[in-house]
Amino acid sequence: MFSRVLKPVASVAVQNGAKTFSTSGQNNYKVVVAGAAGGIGQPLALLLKQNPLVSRLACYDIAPVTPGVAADLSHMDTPAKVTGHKGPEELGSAIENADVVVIPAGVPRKPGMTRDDLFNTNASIVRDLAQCVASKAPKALVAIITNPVNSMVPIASEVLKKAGVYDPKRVFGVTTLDVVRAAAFIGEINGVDPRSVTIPVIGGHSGVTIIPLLSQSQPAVKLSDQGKIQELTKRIQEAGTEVVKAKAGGGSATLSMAYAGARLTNALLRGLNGESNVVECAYVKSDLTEAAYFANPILLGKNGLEKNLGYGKLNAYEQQLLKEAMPELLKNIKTGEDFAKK
Ligand SMILES: NC(=O)c1ccc[n+]([C@@H]2O[C@H](COP(=O)([O-])OP(=O)(O)OC[C@H]3O[C@@H](n4cnc5c(N)ncnc54)[C@H](O)[C@@H]3O)[C@@H](O)[C@H]2O)c1
Ligand SMILES: O=C(O)C[C@H](O)C(=O)O
Repeated sequence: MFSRVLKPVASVAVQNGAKTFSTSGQNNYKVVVAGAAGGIGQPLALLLKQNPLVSRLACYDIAPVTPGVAADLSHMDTPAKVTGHKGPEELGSAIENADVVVIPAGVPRKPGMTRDDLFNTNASIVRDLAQCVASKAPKALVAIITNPVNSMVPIASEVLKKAGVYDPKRVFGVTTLDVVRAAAFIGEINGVDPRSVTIPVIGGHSGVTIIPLLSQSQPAVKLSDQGKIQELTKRIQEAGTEVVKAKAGGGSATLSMAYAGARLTNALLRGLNGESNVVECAYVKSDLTEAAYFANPILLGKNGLEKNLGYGKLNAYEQQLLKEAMPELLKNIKTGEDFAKK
């Protein structure tokens, strides 16, 4: 059911030693990575440079190395044309005419911190980037990786609302890493290729708000007792912290996040390109629960979110997880909205 990164969308033919890409779809999208010089941004840009749907890749960051990152990527023999944009004065040219803006800009956690501890620094970064999207690419699909995702999506949404260009079908919080992790862990438990595992993860992207629906895993998770199911649930919820601890002050997940971010971006592009049945989990504007934003499987299309697919039937344990998540999710959303309304 879920789409996967770099699913072949255009055939590559070799003619006289030169690679040419078929033009069955539009294959001609501008993608911006805002935060492109960072731990996530660089490998994410590396993966996107290889995506045949991307014709222009704009790398934006405030770091001095940004033009160098773009120059480096531009030597890859894939068609996407790479541009580098450093600092706020070059933000407009990065964002202008974008089809998709992916945002991994902002600070990551260190051991002992929660994602909410990043709010004060990251809120204004996401607000400013969203303001630029509103003026330079109001129709772009915006995918927010920056933490805390649960609060950053409401901020960007409120900024776009204030500017009169908000379309709830075009703003996505990136929760793909939770899905990727759940599939990786289940693949290991079941002794199968993790790419054959389909598992929805719903709610939000922090601690108790991450709700893996293990009862809906395909194939079924090979765990005999409820204690083991609870252990696996906890591991998926705390997987980000597992990486933060292992990196011992050197940041949080970057490589698996770049993979997950490239997968979601590819799905957004495939939807824009008119492909049908493109489904991913993402944190979007929602009326499924009392939370104004909620993650679950969505169908993607030419205008972004085509259809919210809901989350199906929860078992008693998953219903309890949802109940526990709700106060935290509501608090995170309010924090974001209050900041943006100030
Ligand atoms: N959604 C998820 O699943 C997920 C997973 C991992 C990390 N994250 C989050 O992603 C964010 C980035 O993580 P990282 O490891 O890449 O951090 P990093 O510090 O390695 O990189 C962040 C980059 O953002 C840039 N930046 C800072 N302010 C900016 C601005 N105003 N405009 C443009 N760029 C700016 C920095 O210069 C840096 O290059 C963090 O908030 C982290 O918590 C989210
Ligand atoms: O854990 C973090 O702080 C980064 C990210 O949200 C993750 O889940 O890896």
